[in-house]
Amino acid sequence: MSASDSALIELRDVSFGYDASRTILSHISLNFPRGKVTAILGGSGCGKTTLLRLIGGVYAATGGEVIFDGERINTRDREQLFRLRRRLGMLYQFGALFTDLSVFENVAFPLREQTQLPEQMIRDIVLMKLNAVGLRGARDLLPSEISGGMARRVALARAIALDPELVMYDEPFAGLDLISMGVAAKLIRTLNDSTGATSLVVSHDVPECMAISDHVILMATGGRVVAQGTPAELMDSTDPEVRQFVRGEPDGPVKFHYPAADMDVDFGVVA
Ligand SMILES: Nc1ncnc2c1ncn2[C@@H]1O[C@H](COP(=O)(O)OP(=O)(O)OP(=O)(O)O)[C@@H](O)[C@H]1O
Repeated sequence: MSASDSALIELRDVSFGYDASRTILSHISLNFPRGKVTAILGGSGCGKTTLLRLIGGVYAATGGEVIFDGERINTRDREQLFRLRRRLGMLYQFGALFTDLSVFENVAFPLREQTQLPEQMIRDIVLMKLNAVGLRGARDLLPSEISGGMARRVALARAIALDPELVMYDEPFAGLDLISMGVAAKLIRTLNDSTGATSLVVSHDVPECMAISDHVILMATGGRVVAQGTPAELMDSTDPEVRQFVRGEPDGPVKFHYPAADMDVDFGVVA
């Protein structure tokens, strides 16, 4: 297998807990293919963001290995972390722009922080990235002067400012209206294809992820991988847990009712 066919990120039997009393991820093995868009879907709290943190080297796996382009991530190796993070772009939940910096300066920020490029080149790169997200004309506005959907696109331009090989998106559609959601989704796909980057999208928005992903991983509470495959494979799955999630059915293996005493006990109905 050539390097270009192999996975950019590999998780080998990874387990993790923020403290010893509770396991968040349990023996997960996954591959994230190079140059593809992979969506990690799953309900709130199942450990999706945690997974991104392990890949970014923010936390160390308590068991197993996280491999980035053939290199095992060692969170104690600061030189390695610095080097790997240069190859990684991150779009955080809700974008998180610097409110006192213009759109232009927000995108320029990583370039100023992490490179020694001359001002003219920074300007060209920023305008190119803003153009890619359709906001070259909004360069002088402040975050308070643009819509939520536009802010998300600025954050996207910032995430790709350094031409990362891996872009991780944490809930890129949260809080957006349907049109902005569609725009953001299409942009993730277009940017992935035009830059040749590998993209990981963490979300619970099923239709958007199905529309733009090559590969979908479905996680459940307890950090378990329920299923993975192409969007079509997951949509056609007959597994009740997968069906419930991808079709948004209110009841199924994941119960609507929290476990409770029988109705007649609580309501005092005597047979
Ligand atoms: N820094 C932390 N310290 C301790 N526990 C944490 C920390 N971050 C997250 N958790 C817990 O870990 C579990 C998984 O959280 P995580 O944010 O990874 O889930 P998620 O699937 O991304 O959820 P959401 O979709 O709601 O963002 C949750 O129970 C959460 O409370």
